[in-house]
Amino acid sequence: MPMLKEPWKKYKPFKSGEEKWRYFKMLCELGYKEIEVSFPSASQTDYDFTRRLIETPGAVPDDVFLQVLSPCRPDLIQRTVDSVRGAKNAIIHIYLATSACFRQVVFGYTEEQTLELAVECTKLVRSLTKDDPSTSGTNWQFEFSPETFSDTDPDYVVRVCQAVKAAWGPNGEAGDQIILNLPATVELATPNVYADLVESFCNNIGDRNDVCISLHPHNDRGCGIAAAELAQMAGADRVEGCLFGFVSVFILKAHGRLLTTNSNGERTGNVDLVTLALNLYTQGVSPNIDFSNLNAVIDMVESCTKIPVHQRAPYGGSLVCAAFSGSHQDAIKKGFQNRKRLGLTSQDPWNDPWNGMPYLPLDPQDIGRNYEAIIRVNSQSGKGGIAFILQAKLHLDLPRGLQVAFSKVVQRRTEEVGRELLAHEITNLFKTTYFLHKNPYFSLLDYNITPDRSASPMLAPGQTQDTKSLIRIFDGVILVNGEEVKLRGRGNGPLSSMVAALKEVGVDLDIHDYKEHAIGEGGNVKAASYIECKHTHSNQIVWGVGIHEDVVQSSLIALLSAASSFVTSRPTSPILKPTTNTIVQDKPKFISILEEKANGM
Ligand SMILES: CC(=O)SCCNC(=O)CCNC(=O)[C@H](O)C(C)(C)COP(=O)(O)OP(=O)(O)OC[C@H]1O[C@@H](n2cnc3c(N)ncnc32)[C@H](O)[C@@H]1OP(=O)(O)O
Ligand SMILES: CC(C)C(=O)C(=O)O
Repeated sequence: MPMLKEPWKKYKPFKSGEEKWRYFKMLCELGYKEIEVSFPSASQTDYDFTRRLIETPGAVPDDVFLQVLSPCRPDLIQRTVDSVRGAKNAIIHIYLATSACFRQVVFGYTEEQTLELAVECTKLVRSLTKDDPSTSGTNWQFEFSPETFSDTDPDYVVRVCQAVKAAWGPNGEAGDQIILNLPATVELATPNVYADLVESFCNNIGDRNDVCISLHPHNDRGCGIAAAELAQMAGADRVEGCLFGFVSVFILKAHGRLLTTNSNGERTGNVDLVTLALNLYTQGVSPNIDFSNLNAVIDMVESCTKIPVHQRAPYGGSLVCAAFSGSHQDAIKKGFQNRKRLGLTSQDPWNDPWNGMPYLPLDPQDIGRNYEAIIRVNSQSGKGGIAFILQAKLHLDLPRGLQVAFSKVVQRRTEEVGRELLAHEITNLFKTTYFLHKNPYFSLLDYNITPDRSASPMLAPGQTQDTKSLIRIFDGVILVNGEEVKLRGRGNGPLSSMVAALKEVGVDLDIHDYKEHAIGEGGNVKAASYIECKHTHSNQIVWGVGIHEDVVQSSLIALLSAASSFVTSRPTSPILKPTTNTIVQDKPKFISILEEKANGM
């Protein structure tokens, strides 16, 4: 992506209520239960959006809380509460900075003045909500944020929150604890320091069961996730954050309660809820949030914010499920092959979510990613990754020697083109290299394999009637460089008789290795054959590949593919001189052409 000259010009809040509407719906579908939808006192648009949610039947699921945010200013609190009148579930969230810096620099308040303002505003919220019988149809919750918590004297912040808690009064029905939200408004220190402050707060706030302790980490030092995770271990119950750290503020409670604001632009953003949730997932803990189609979430986030999710963003980045380096690809390929065999897989994903898979922290399919995208091939790649692609795309299980040989072909091509080769380019290169599309040198037109009855088969020492070698005759018509040529050879099987026939046109190969396997099953099954040959005189090794419904034909095609590989690897060698006992009557044109080539004409 080209660097933007003035990137901030691209970064916009939600363009329209429609985008925010769609976004809200997506959050509900993902499973978030507390969604901070607006700062209603800031603009008519935010206010109207909140009203629309409440007034549209069915827009807000019954178990979702709409959270709205306000500073500790009575006029703004009044408007904020008005915006959620009639909601089934609502959280009024007010905030006030408590640090010495903010008290002195921004507000000019003493410690006591700040505490009194927080208490006064809490009482105002209470009088407008749970103490007002006309609003009894709403299930009210209250949240207070001592903004700049992590820069505030720990004893003082506990004192403010205890006073706020007392002002809010006793909890109502079970579960409606007061939410005390502890923002690292700016991330100022290492994450363990934030976690220590949270732990100390949990230990000192009192009546711990009546309080929901919430985290609100930012990411100024790049430690938002670590801060959130350590602080949860230190005792917190709930986390506020955003998808990919930007867009909106969401709140994730331990059992999947969440929330969002419309804010799009706090420096490095809030803690990333995608990473947080999927970090839990990879530990075998369900976050109760459904990221099984993460790409759709990314599309929505990017289209609403115009901020691209970075290619290396944890879990969501486009390169995260991709491996370019050879040793990684090899290990991943072996993981796919061996996990099952070694009994490392489990029917119960929560017992054993993704055991025995090197390098991949989770199954890419769990977040809607494709296995085929995992292995990407450039000049850093080795045989394992290439074999993985051929297996995935063409269902070919290449023998190790062929993997090595073909990886050299791919390596040369990646260096020539100076970039990654895409999967379809690799499969095409394979088909061209081994003449699977078309074989211009040797192509089998017709053949017959018959037993040689000219003499009784002799039993060699150690052979039985069952294991004795029967002599076979290959009679075939092969299109050689465009010319039809009749060839005949004798051997103890179809392949060796064709090897003998090829000698008649100067192709002098010995079969070194042979492997075949089925592709597919049922009526559509095909045979894939792989042949490694050694040239009798030069000792050069070549590979051939054949695919055909008929297993014998597949092996013969593989042999012709190997013969052709030999021709293309040594185009100037006079390899195709007919011998005296050839069955071919006329010297075919292809021989003349190759001879001319060999003679440098
Ligand atoms: C911590 C966070 O990031 S929360 C998200 C913050 N988001 C936003 O601020 C976006 C929405 N905000 C707005 O639209 C506006 O700032 C409004 C509507 C809240 C206020 O607008 P204005 O009245 O014009 O005030 P303005 O924005 O210029 O300045 C903020 C004022 O609120 C005061 N203030 C700031 N935070 C708080 C707070 N938590 N509680 C009480 N007063 C506060 C400031 O001291 C300042 O007061 P002053 O006018 O007496 O100097
Ligand atoms: C309002 C509070 C929670 C906030 O956004 C912050 O401190 O970052």
